[in-house]
Amino acid sequence: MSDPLRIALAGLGTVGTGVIRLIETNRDMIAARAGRPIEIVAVTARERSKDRGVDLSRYAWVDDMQAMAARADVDVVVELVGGSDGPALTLARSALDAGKGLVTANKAMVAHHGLELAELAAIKKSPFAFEAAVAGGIPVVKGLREGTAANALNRIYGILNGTCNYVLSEMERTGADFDEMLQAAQEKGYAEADPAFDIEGVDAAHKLAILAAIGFGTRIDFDAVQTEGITQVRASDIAQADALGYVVRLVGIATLEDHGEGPRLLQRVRPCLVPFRHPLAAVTGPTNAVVAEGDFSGRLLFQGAGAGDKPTASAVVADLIEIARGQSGAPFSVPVTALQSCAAADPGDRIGRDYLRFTVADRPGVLAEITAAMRDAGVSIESMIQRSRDHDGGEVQVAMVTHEGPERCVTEALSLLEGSPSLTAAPLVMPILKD
Ligand SMILES: NC(=O)C1=CN([C@@H]2O[C@H](COP(=O)(O)OP(=O)(O)OC[C@H]3O[C@@H](n4cnc5c(N)ncnc54)[C@H](O)[C@@H]3O)[C@@H](O)[C@H]2O)C=CC1
Ligand SMILES: N[C@@H](CC=O)C(=O)O
Ligand code: NA
Repeated sequence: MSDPLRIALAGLGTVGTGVIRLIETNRDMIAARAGRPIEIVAVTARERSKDRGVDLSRYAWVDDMQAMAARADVDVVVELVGGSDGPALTLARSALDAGKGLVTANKAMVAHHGLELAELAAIKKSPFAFEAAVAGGIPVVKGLREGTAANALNRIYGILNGTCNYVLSEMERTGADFDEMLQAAQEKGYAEADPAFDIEGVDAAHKLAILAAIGFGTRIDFDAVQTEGITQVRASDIAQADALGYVVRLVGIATLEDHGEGPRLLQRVRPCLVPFRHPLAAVTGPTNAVVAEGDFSGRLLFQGAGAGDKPTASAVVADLIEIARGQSGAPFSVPVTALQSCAAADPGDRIGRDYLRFTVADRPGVLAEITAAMRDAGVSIESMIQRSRDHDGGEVQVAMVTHEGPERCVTEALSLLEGSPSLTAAPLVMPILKD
């Protein structure tokens, strides 16, 4: 058997310890499939003495994380520290600079600096891989880069954050409140170090920006992702959605359209109403699912565990096996220098249906005021629910679903209502996912 692929592991948290367990558990099988052993040479984390339930005695402990990149006995640095900048980015740059391969699960870093790192990797002819960064254990980076390579894709969308999906689907299943479910997701190791990245939609936006680049061959443009999280979603929205035939899911959607002015890219992460019959409605817990629509492949659904130690380690080690085989190609579907810049689409052009929830003062004339704003903005209402059991302290909740129309009309209706004393809280708008 050939020489081992020698790796240095930075970060020994949920994913890092998962990688150690996987490499130790499936050692012989991995070596057989990779054509050579994969050996951990050196490890680093913040605290050396912490009990992680894994035996680190066989590996060199490195106090200075940045020193890993300079080690002559290392072929690939595996960055599992996290954070878009800071020590993770410094390590990634210096590893590639030193001619090492780089494997990372760090979607924040790839979304912000993936192009720079890919350019450096190309110059150095070093492998750079990040399967674990998008949808954890689901091989969707590989799936889009290779499996759909012959297709023009025009829409990629899905459930990209395990924490939010766990919170929403558990609220739906148990009726428990948001904070309780978020804490459970944190305890299970799904959440980011700062869970605000999860619940505010930023983590899903990182992943969407990466997927769009791979699927469409466009430059990663994280700043163009319009992002809204799930913090405004109430248990009563979930109940109302259910009564109307929908579940609530945080969905990232990227579309590439050309209406004669050149291609326009729309990237959005928002809580959406998903019809019961749609495959994404059945996706619960920390599961992720990505739908890609190809002109020849048709609709493809990639589904599986999007977070957690084992599935994420599975994706990290898959990248290492590919590198050990010498098969790790460009990280995108085209060389990084061939990725196209693409202008952002106007979200107002979106034609669709929306769920709108208003929290209003319980007094005569309020409903008329809302429906007048809808009428004046050209929004047609399909159905409406006023929840009397939410009647509380002189407030009532009104939910409506619109007929299909341009999104700019809904935006206009909300701007007509802005500042109205009848509204006691900011309205919530959730698009209804199209089949
Ligand atoms: N937890 C999950 O399910 C998934 C996580 N990821 C990504 O994987 C990466 C790691 O995530 P987790 O393992 O969950 O994080 P974690 O917080 O459990 O572990 C981070 C590790 O990095 C170490 N570390 C942090 N700052 C350091 C520093 N300055 N110097 C040395 N060591 C430092 C910590 O000591 C810890 O061992 C992140 O980029 C995350 O976004 C990706 C997919 C799924
Ligand atoms: N915090 C992330 C972890 C995986 O990427 C999530 O909840 O999906
Ligand atoms: Na993946």
